[in-house]
This record gives sequence, C-alpha cells and structure tokens, in this order.
Amino acid sequence: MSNPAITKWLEEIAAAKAKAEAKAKPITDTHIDSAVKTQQVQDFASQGKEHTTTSSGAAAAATSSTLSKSRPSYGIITSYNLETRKKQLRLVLPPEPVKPGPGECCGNDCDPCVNTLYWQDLAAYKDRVKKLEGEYEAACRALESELAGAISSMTLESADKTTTDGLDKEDEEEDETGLSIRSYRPFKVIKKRYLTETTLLVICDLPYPKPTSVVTTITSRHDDYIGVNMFHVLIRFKNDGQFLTKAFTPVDFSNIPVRRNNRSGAVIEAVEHESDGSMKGKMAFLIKLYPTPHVTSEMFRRLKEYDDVGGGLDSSQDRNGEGLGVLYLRGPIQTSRDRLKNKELVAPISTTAIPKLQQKSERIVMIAAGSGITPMYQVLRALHLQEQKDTEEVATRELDLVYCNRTSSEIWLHQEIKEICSRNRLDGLATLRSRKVRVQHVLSSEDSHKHGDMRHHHDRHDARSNEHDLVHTGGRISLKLLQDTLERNFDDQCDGSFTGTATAELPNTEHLKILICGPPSFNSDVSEMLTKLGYTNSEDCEIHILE
Ligand SMILES: Cc1cc2nc3c(=O)[nH]c(=O)nc-3n(C[C@H](O)[C@H](O)[C@H](O)COP(=O)(O)OP(=O)(O)OC[C@H]3O[C@@H](n4cnc5c(N)ncnc54)[C@H](O)[C@@H]3O)c2cc1C
Repeated sequence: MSNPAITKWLEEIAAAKAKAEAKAKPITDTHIDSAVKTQQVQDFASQGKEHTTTSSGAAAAATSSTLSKSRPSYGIITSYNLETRKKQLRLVLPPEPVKPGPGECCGNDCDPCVNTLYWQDLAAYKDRVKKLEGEYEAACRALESELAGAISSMTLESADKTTTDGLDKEDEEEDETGLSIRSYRPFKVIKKRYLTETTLLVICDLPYPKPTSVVTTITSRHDDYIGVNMFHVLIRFKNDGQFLTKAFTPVDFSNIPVRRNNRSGAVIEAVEHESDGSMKGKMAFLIKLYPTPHVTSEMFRRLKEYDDVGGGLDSSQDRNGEGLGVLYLRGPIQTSRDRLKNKELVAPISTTAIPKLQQKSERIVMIAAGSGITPMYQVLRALHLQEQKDTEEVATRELDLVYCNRTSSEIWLHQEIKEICSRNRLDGLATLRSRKVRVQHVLSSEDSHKHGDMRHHHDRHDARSNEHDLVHTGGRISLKLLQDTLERNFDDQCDGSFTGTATAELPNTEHLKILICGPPSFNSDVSEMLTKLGYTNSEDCEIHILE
C-alpha cells in the first residue's frame, strides 16, 4: 500500500520538475547557433566551481528533482529524500567568474575590456550570491514550518524563479547575430582563402551585424559622427596554453555591385565565384600575414575550413588553438579613443549644433595604410547603405580616400572601393552617387617605370563617373600630398568637380572629418603633418585616429 502523503509529495515534485523543464526548454533551444550553445554551457562549466549547500536530510541519499541536466541550474533546488521521506532544499551557487588570464586582453583599450567585464561580473556574482543565500535561508525557514504539511507552492515557485532568473536575463542580452560583446563564442570558419601571399580572407558562419545594430546612427543625417559606425571584433586564439587576443575589422560584402565584365581583383569575386552567393552577408576578415616568425600570422596559417576538419562541432577551447575550423570571436567593439570622441561629439551635435551642421557641406578625408583600409571600407559601406535609403536631395558631400601601400599588388579591396565609389547605378543599386569621390593610391615601392616618373599619375579618368584613381609612386605620403588633397590642389587631369580653395583655410560652410588608420608610426606621422598644415580638432574639423 502506498502512503497517500508520499504519493502527494511525489506528484508535486514531478509537477515542479515538469514545470522547470518546460521553462528550461526555450533556453536550450534558443536561436543561437549550436556552436554558441555548446560554448555557453562549456563556459559555465569551465569558468567556475559550483558551490552547494544542502538543508535537511542526507544529501548523499537524496534523489534530486532538479532542472534538466542538459543545462546548468543554480539556485534553490528542491528534492525529496526517499530514505528520510522528507523534502529537502539545496542551494547551488553559480560559478564564480574567472579572472582573465595573460593574453586575454588585446591591449587596445576596448569597450568593454575583458578585465572590466570580469570586475562587473564579480560584483554581479557577489550580489547574486547574497540574494540567493537570503532566499535560501527564507526557504529553509519556510520548509521547517511547513514540514508536517504539504509544500507551499509559493516556495517552489520561488525556487524555480531563482533557478532560472539569471539565465533568462543573460539570454535577453544576447546579440541577435550570435556575436556577444561579453564572451567569446566559437564560429565555424566557412572560407579560408589566400588572396595573395600576405593577404588572407577568412569568412565565419555568422551574419555581419545588421545596419540597425551597428550603423544606425549614420542613417540619420542628424548624427554626423562617422566614427560610431566603425567597430572591430576580437579574435582569441589559444597557443601553447596561453591566450592570444587580437583586434580585426570585419568587412561586409553583401550587396556590393560588381560589374560582370570588370571583376578581376575583386575580393567579392573570390568569395562569390565559389560559393553561389552563400557567403554574402557573412562576417569576413581580411588578415595581413607577416613573415615567420609571427605568432598571430601563424595562428591564421594553421586555421582550417570547418568542413575540412570533419566531425561534429567540438566547442573545446583548444580546438582553434590547434588550427581547426573554429574561430573564437567577441564584439562588436569600438576602440576607446573613438568612443571618447563619440561622447564628446554626439552631445553637441544632437542638440544645438544640428541646424548649423546641416547647413554645411560635408567632407570626409580618409587616410589609410595597409590593413587600415578595413575601417574606411566600413565607412564607405555605411555611406553606400545610407544613400540607398536617402530619397531626399542631399547637401554637397565630398569624399577623399588616400590609401598607402608599398606596391599595387598589396592594395586591399581595390575593385570593391572602385565599385562602391562609382556614380553609376549597377544591378539596380545606388552607389555613392551624391558625393564627389576621389581615390588616391600612394605606392612607396612601386616600380616607377610602370607609372612613369610622375608624382601625380592619373591612372584612370572617367568623366561619367566619380572614379578618379590617382596613383603616386616612388614615395611615402608627404606633407605636399596631404596639403594638395586637403586644399584640393589637383591639376587639370581631374574632371573639374573639385574646385576648392587653394589655402589651408577651411571654407566656413564646410564640415571636415579626417579619419586616419594605419600602423602606429603612420598614424603619428600623418597627425604631425596635419598639425603642421593647421588642421586640428575644432567645431569645423574632426580628426579621428583609429587605433
Ligand atoms: C581596432 C583594430 C582593428 C584591426 N583590424 C585589422 C584587420 O582588419 N586586418 C588586419 O590584418 N589587421 C588588423 N589589425 C591589426 C591586428 O590586430 C594585429 O595587430 C596585426 O595583425 C599585427 O599582429 P600583432 O599585433 O601580433 O603583431 P606584433 O607581433 O605585435 O607586431 C607589431 C608590428 O610589427 C611588425 N612585424 C612584426 N613581426 C613582423 C615580421 N615577422 N615581419 C614583418 N613585420 C613584422 C608589423 O608591422 C606588425 O603590425 C587591427 C588592429 C586594431 C587595433
């Protein structure tokens, strides 16, 4: 004969278990990529120890009625002890956050930095533990007073709530693209291709963030700050047990119009040719490879495409350390320097400065070297998207790109930049038609015979479009070149659309934004030159060094 009281207890426990499992299911079946799910669980499991406290009854003999074992559960766990035939409560504390190890901070003063995240997590963890302990004490007291009778549904409710609350909150904070700003997650490498000996294209299986999540501000004419659109992603490797963290700026190849008869040299061609469009809109990185020994380059050389590795996705942290088909990413992130400027600039622009700035024509001068083109490309893409949405007449806008490399074979995104800067409509897509665009290439080690002995060699001139690729050979970026660019001192090879002044004085109707991105020595050289030329941060001139 079964004891009706025990039967009732067991029924209540089964009901509570079913309820908890039903609650757990949507979390386990979240939209996040399976790789991400595994990593989440693994993160929890590996990043701290679970602390358990048991109340009432022999814990060893207890048959626990907890949440699904497929996910970690924290909080007050209710179980039924078959030996003592008594209900018991157990407090399972969440894992304590783990202090970032050496190499987990990339040193670029990111926001948020892993160390900041750790201290925030630790403070939140302490609060959570304090709260849980308080609730546990209250639940134990309630249990003692209720021990003779049926379990209070209130207590169970509270236990369930405590157990899932924290996780629900974390889930709400998930970025819908699958990238997380707080933790590293593994993503499959779906394409690895050497574009040249020193340039590697890596595409991961996650969408490039949607314009709404990263480039919203540029779509509003009221927010004139270009910098908010630029972001990078941290890639973390594990090498010989040590973390190696580096920043990379993703490139977006979705909706780039590439002329069918003019595709040579285009990165997008390398991608689309082989993938039937399946790579479009994915997170792509262009990686500059340095000669051996260079640890970061070596990690990328060892990386494989996921399909070549085979087997199921193993989210082990060592997987990418072994060069297998997974990259651990965290982002999107802005550099702190950029962020500070955002704070400084957004406030005045969003209030009284708006009408004033709107009257001014906008000019952007981008000065890049090597892999420093990637954030500039983000700006070009953002402007391109903006123009696709713009239906109204726009104020006069000008854009200059000065791109420095050693040789023409090292130019990244050459064709893409040409296409995006074209005034023509291609495949039904508007490009930067409303801007006057000039692209200048500075090739320090280019064979001077190739382009003749010219400082300003006019490589291409098409009066029907905005494409004016000027090529300067046989020298690095100079004061003269910068001055000519900023003052629009171009010779008559241009189509006449640049008719600016010949003095360093800015026309008071113009708002100038200068963006600089290259190696540290390049950034400081260009900054010094700008100062010499009289260009400093002011109401009419913003200088952004992206580092
Ligand atoms: C916000 C941000 C975005 C970035 N985006 C990109 C990007 O999109 N693509 C990209 O490729 N990089 C990008 N970088 C640079 C990247 O993060 C690395 O810094 C770069 O790959 C150099 O690697 P490292 O820091 O390990 O080099 P380090 O070993 O610290 O060397 C620093 C520099 O020394 C030189 N050097 C070192 N070893 C050698 C060698 N063997 N031969 C020749 N020169 C050498 C190189 O100029 C190198 O950059 C970005 C950096 C930042 C901060």
